[in-house]
Amino acid sequence: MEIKLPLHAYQVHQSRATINKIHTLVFSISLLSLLYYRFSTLLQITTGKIPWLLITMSEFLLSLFWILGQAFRWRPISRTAFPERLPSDESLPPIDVFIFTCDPKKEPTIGVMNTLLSALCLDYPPEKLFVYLSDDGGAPIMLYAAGEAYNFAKLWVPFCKKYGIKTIAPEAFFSSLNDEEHCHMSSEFFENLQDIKSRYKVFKQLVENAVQNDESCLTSTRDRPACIEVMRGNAIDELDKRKVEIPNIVYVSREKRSNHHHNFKAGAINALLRVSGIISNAPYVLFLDCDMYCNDPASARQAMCFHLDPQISSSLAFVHFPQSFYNVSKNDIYNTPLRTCMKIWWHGLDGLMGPPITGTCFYLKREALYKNSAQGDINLFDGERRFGCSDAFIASICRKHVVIDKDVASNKVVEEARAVASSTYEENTQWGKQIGFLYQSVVEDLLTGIFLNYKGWNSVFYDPLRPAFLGTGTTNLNDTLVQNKRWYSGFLQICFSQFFPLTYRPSRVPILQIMAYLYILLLPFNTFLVLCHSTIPQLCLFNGIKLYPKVSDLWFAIFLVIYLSSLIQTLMEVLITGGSLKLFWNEQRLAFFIRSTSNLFACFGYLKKCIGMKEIDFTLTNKSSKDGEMIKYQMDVYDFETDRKFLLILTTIVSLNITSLAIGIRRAIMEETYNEWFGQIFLSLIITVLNYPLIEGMIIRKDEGRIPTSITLLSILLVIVLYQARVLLL
Ligand SMILES: O=c1ccn([C@@H]2O[C@H](COP(=O)(O)OP(=O)(O)O[C@H]3O[C@H](CO)[C@@H](O)[C@H](O)[C@H]3O)[C@@H](O)[C@H]2O)c(=O)[nH]1
Ligand SMILES: [Mn+2]
Repeated sequence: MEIKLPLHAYQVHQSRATINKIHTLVFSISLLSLLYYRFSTLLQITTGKIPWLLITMSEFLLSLFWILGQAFRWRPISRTAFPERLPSDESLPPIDVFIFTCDPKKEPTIGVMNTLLSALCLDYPPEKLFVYLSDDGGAPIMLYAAGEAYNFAKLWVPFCKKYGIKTIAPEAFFSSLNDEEHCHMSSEFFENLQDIKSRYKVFKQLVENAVQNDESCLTSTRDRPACIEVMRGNAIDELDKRKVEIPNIVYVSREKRSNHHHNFKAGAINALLRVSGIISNAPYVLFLDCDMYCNDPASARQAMCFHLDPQISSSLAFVHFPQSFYNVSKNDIYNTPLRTCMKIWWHGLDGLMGPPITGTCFYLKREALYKNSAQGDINLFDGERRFGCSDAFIASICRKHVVIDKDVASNKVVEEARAVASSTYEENTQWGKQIGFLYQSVVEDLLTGIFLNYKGWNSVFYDPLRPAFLGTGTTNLNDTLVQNKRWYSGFLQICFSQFFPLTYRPSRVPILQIMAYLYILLLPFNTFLVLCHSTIPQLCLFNGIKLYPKVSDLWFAIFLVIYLSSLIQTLMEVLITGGSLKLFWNEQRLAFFIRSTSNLFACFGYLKKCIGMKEIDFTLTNKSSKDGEMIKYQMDVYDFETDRKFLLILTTIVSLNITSLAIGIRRAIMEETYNEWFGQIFLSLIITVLNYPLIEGMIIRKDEGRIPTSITLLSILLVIVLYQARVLLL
């Protein structure tokens, strides 16, 4: 009897989980006693009730976050896949690849083409791959460049396949040529290399010239019809004169009308689901943002190891790979929140129901977006009201065996595809409400991921040694803060939607999974906590109100245990996932920046939306950097050319803490009361030290990335106002 070897395996990080559980126990007891101390003292004191109440609330919130966060630490796992055990190529299912782009100004065309070219090189039967480029900006240059990329692909794909190249995005490949990966190659390889290198240069030049000559077309008109172009054909391997098949490319730009809401990326995804449903209808879809190229051709087969395992496949919605970045520096000062998410949280959720979607780098089972996992066939009752009025599309969703139509480029197919990409197609349907990606939040990915869990779907997180995808991380402070602000606005939209996990069918999902979702979704409220801790104890130092127990007091030990042990836990997590002490410190600082600005303005933004002043927007992240930006970033120097409202908040906090530190020390010396003021002085000290780069930006730096003097002066003025207002806290 033939024994079938498993396609994948997993390992629970048992020792880490056990340590975490013991820690949780000790920590919870300390937290309870701290809260007891706070509440019992609050009832006794006569002066300073307001600051005591604020700080108690804030510590209560902190404890809540801490407890919710333990869900990520309960059962962390790691996985391995064995693609060599997959069945033969004939029995592999087709895959559609979706690449999203929407603005050639912020998303350099050549970068988008690199993502496209890398996807064409995936190690998968080429006739089973269809690569779709969704261009939400409808820029003519993008279509032109895709055509040129297709021509170049006819050389590039055979070259990569022949020599087993792993870095399949040309730009990254040519800039990593000295790496060990290629040192054992034959002399023939190096000859061909010269040729392909010059061909790439020509291709790049063509695209860049076109971009330059075409400035006016970069932003095309707001109103435009849908445009769909199928590019297909075979390549002749010029080296061996062999016929080589390469995957098809389909360029899609959906219809846009200024009187219609287009629902940002989620709208683009849903249009593409329908278009691809009509053209190729592969059962699995790889999602890629234009700034995330494939860095390992193996990912498609790796993902299939999970999707094709009969034991888990019936409820498996997607296999997620981490978002890693090729351009982040060792001590990364800007992207650490994603690091924590990919290295800690998602491994933790993988041990529960699986992580939610984080926008890009995942292989999704198409039908998960149309039905519950336990449901057999997709329910076609009332099909038109749910899926819209295209018969061809409705037929596609219940087609079991996908036969890719030989004539996909025929007028009839393209005509039908154009119809489902129209801006009115979704009117009076369930698209964006129950079907496809959901529209209620600008973080469509998280919302849809949570929704899939509620429909009984699981997911898998696979973090192979060689990053399967690499993207562009933010390299300046403004982009980071704006990007985070969008995410937090999106979280608030989910909190106040019908999908809030506590109230939306809570019985369908395990409690630990719900706790993890709550932790993420409530993150914007962190702003209260951070703003409270960085202003109230400081103002109380001016006032002479004591908020923490004496050092000699037993209660002080409780504070110390809580503070130190949570700090050590975070530090350990950074260290065991390959980070350094410096990275840990930078991470603390960035968290401070984000919580006091991005979170705060996300809350304001949401309030504005509620009173009807302004809708929440999908502000696109920049994928190109200014001159000198990279150098500064690599040297860990902050770029304070940042939105002034962000800067003002940060500088005011630092100025306040420096002042309270000075006044506190003076008070302690004069009154000989170190013992009593230690807590508050220490807090001011730690905030000042953590934010030292801000002080440097205000006082020492002279370059253009410094903090403008006007902001510094304004922040000092604000501190004076706060100082005068301190009596309000008495
Ligand atoms: O109206 C839009 C807006 C965006 N995009 C595309 O969506 C992708 C993500 O946009 P980006 O500005 O790069 O967002 P990030 O800040 O990197 O986004 C993260 O968070 C988003 C949710 O807020 C997810 O959609 C992303 O996949 C995830 O990487 C890009 O390819 C865009 O071209 C569109 O197609 N149409
Ligand atoms: Mn991005």
